[in-house]
Amino acid sequence: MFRIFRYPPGETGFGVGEHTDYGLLTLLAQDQHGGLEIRTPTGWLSAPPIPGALIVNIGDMLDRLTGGVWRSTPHRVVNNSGHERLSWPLFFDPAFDAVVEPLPGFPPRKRRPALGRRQRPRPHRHLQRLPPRQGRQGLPRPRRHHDRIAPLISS
Ligand SMILES: O=C(O)CCC(=O)C(=O)O
Ligand SMILES: [Fe+2]
Repeated sequence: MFRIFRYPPGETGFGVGEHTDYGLLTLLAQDQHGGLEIRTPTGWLSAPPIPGALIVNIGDMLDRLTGGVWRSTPHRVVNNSGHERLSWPLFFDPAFDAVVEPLPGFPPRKRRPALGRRQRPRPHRHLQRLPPRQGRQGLPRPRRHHDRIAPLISS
């Protein structure tokens, strides 16, 4: 699945909150404004744009295929550049009904602890149902990862 994301300028907070990608691999191109951050065992690391380079994110399914030897990378985006930011992720995901088990030669179970501070599994945001425009009793709906960025195309 290929998507284009637009992060408006002047946003406070995270354009995309901390998450891991669901699939096998994500190839990510980002424009010159930066904002992508990667969680490492020693803290958040910024992944500034390098002209001509793509970011490769390991997703949860590759983590699982390798028994946790290759870890899915927690990451987030904060666009405090003052400019509109564009990014172009290409997600390589298995079919939703694919059975994904560790490959021969890899540990049968995922090793713990995880890099991130996820304590319980969450459905991937692409699989979560979109919330209603307005919350119950007219309360504003809670902010979600991709609320404030507009997918320009998605195929
Ligand atoms: O916009 C970005 O740089 C990253 C987006 C992202 O992490 C995602 O869509 O999974
Ligand atoms: Fe991501």
